[in-house]
Amino acid sequence: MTVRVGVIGTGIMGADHVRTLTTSVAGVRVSAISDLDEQRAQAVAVEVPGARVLSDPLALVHDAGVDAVLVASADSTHEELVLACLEAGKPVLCEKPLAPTSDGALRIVETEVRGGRRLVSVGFMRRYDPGYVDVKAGLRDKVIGAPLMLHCVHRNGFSAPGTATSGLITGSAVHEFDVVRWLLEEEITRVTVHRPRSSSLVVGGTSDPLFVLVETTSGLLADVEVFVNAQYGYEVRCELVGEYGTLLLDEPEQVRRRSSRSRSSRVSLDWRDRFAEAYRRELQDWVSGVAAAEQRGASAWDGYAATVAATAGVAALESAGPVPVDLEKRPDLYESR
Ligand SMILES: NC(=O)c1ccc[n+]([C@@H]2O[C@H](COP(=O)([O-])OP(=O)(O)OC[C@H]3O[C@@H](n4cnc5c(N)ncnc54)[C@H](O)[C@@H]3O)[C@@H](O)[C@H]2O)c1
Ligand SMILES: O[C@H]1[C@H](O)[C@@H](O)[C@H](O)[C@@H](O)[C@H]1O
Repeated sequence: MTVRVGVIGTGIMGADHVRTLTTSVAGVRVSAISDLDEQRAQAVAVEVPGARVLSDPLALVHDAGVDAVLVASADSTHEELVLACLEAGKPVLCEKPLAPTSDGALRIVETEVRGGRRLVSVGFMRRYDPGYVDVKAGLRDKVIGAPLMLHCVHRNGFSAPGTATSGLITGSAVHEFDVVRWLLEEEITRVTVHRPRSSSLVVGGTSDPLFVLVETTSGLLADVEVFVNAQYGYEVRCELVGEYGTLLLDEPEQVRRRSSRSRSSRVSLDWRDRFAEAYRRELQDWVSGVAAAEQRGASAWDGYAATVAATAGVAALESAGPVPVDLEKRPDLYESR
């Protein structure tokens, strides 16, 4: 079966996903493309034989030539588009965040539960990154014994113009919230955010970097540095500390150059560069899951839980102490991870 995918949003991420789907994923065809900026949609569509451009994203969702939908439009559009996919009974892979607010994400969960079938996947691609997968395997194999602490580093070279301080939590730290839940298989209970001295290179009153402390059900602690104007490049790292040792995820292995009495290696430009293989595996698994009528990857519940943690993180920006993360009871539909 060839899955016919409709893509909504062909900005940086959507265009990258279209390229990956058409060049590196089996069993799929991009059949329709929609973007508010029609020229942008056209520019992407000309590279994809047979892809139609539809100006109305909701028409794309209901189009008979679309079996499944990939949502890569602005965060504020995710809830409406995912709900439309559920209404149409079509599988959807929605880029993170599932919705900008906890209430919006919960509405998606409740609608999916009413339908009785898991159709929603959320683009937390780190679950497919070979490095993160190795860390999880190491933890499962008990090579470091019981986990105690997780140290995370999340750096972008530059943030998009106008990024507010809350954007560091909702746009960037939200990946770390998902990693904590997925890796440790525990829920997040509290989030605290500290604002270290801000970089003088950051304009407009945004606090950057942030230092985020995450607590989980069993008392594990994760610290997360989020620094989205680190200048030198894009870097994501983590180290899981256990009773007998640690699992350190650094930049992927690459050639280390020695010349002129110095050693050097390349730093990623951005997430597309660092996580290219994770996106490819995520998209392949999603497409294979659609063909097998199975939901794969992060679920709507995972998207909801990460959004609730991010909402607590945003509240924690204004509070001196930790902010609790209160989740609704997990519906039976999401019992298997
Ligand atoms: N998983 C990841 O690592 C990752 C990385 C980057 C971005 N993202 C997420 O992907 C999404 C897109 O991010 P981006 O960096 O490509 O942004 P972008 O601004 O480059 O692109 C967004 C596109 O969506 C279009 N759009 C906005 N509203 C629309 C609507 N109602 N219907 C159709 N098109 C609409 C815009 O015209 C634009 O072309 C965001 O939700 C972002 O958080 C995820
Ligand atoms: O939107 C991007 C994207 O989600 C990346 O994966 C993340 O590392 C960046 O910090 C964020 O700005």
